[in-house]
Amino acid sequence: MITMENIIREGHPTLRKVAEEVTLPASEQDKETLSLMIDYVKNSQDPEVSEKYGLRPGIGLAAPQINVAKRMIAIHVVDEKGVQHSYALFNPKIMSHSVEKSYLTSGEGCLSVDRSVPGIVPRYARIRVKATNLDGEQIDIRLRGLLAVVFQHEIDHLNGIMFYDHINESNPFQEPENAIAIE
Ligand SMILES: OCN(O)CCCc1ccccc1
Ligand code: NI
Repeated sequence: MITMENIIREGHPTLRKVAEEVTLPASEQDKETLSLMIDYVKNSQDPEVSEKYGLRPGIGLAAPQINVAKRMIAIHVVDEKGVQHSYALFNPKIMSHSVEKSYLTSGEGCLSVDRSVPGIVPRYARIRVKATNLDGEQIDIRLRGLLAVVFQHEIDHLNGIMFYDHINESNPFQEPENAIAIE
């Protein structure tokens, strides 16, 4: 299983690399890695398991964070209605996005960043994503709200981008114009 020991931290060069496309159909090894990634994300949100193994809770994980420079992401979010949204994806690609922006009022964090970096992280409010899931099926989804934010955070990792790269240095809490605040 993946634990915090497997998660590399800022300063490690892999976090600043552009990850390689996964050759499809995915190899057994790539499928095993992605399966372990979604397990981590789910385990990290389980109070008992996360406590037992010292897992820092995360709503997503990107392969570069476990030092695998491949385009794989895992996301598990329980929305405000209690609905679970789970994605284990190869080669996710943002096909289009809104002009309108959104941001989490609480800011963002990262399992690879062992410090708090306060500030507003502007994201596209709505995105359309194409990818291939763990079962080898192509998906084409439209996202908004927290899910859209998490997908952008994870896809950024595949391009060597950290959430704080988006924070306005001179005024970290400057609200982007024409943006939706997500509580
Ligand atoms: O890359 C995943 N990760 O570092 C865990 C935290 C993910 C995350 C946290 C806040 C807003 C969006 C995404
Ligand atoms: Ni992160």
